[in-house]
Amino acid sequence: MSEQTHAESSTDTDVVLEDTSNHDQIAIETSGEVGEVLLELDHVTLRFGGVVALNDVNFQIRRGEILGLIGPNGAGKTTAFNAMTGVYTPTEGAIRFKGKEIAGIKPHTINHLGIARTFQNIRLFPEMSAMENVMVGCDARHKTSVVGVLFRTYRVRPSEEELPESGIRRSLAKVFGISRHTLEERAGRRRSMELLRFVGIADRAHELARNLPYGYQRRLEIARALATEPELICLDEPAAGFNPAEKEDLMGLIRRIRDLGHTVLVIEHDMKLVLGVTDRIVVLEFGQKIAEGSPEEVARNPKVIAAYLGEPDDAA
Ligand SMILES: Nc1ncnc2c1ncn2[C@@H]1O[C@H](COP(=O)(O)OP(=O)(O)OP(=O)(O)O)[C@@H](O)[C@H]1O
Repeated sequence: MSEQTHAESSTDTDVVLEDTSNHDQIAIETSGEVGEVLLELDHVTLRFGGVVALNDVNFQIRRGEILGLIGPNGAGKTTAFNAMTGVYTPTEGAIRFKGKEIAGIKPHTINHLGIARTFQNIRLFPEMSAMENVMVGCDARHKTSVVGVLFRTYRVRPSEEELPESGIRRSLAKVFGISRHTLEERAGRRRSMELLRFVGIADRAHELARNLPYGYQRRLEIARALATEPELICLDEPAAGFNPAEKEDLMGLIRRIRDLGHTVLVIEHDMKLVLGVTDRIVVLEFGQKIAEGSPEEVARNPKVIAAYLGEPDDAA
């Protein structure tokens, strides 16, 4: 879908981004130091038959940063995303996440290791509510097995806050414990609602995803990705189709996502947004890295300017 079509479909979105003051429930625990290498592409080449989509590409994503991946159409940005998230296996080279080789590993395993993504073309479960879409993400983190869910076999002693407020259920829970699945499900519900609030769409939590306005769907995708508690979240053109006010809100949201403890990688054509929100930028052209640096360095790099002069629509 073109940017124009997105824009038309988002005019009636009426999106309100709320900020919640207490993010304890959705902040993530990270194991490493801010600034250390989190993900690394090491001489990655990826060919599709005769097309070299990535040609000997090297770059690193550091923990705690917002990294922009930019380049004209066909530069290889989405292919790089797909290689990092297990959709494609590089023809040559290595991709390491927290020092572990992940090239060729299945997408759901990579997600479990701590990388989540959103898609250029929104991919939600249209017949599920917004809340349920996010709960699917939370479920991916649960420990209970299918047998445990069916028979509620694994029971745990609940904390005071987890006990039902009063009555026989409270007494029974004290004696027999509560199934871990039940506790996980309740925690998942609370967390999902908090995430919907965080991205600013809690007012329509119980509506089917397919009935949500475009701007809400885009934010719902982000909430669902965050629900898997990723250390690295990759956003593929999150501002596509947004009007200037929505883009401004999105920049705030991206910063707040980083403040929760996530590292953020963003592919985006909107240069104002990329220059305004990122700490560093990597530029690809024809599958090769042509520049890397701070937004200021990249913006005055002659190779980058030349690449974008060839693509006036994207440089806007
Ligand atoms: N599955 C595929 N099979 C064959 N060629 C592909 C495939 N995916 C991507 N390509 C080619 O690889 C090159 C890089 O494409 P890619 O989609 O990664 O670029 P991009 O920078 O994300 O572009 P855009 O900004 O338009 O989304 C292009 O020449 C594209 O046609």
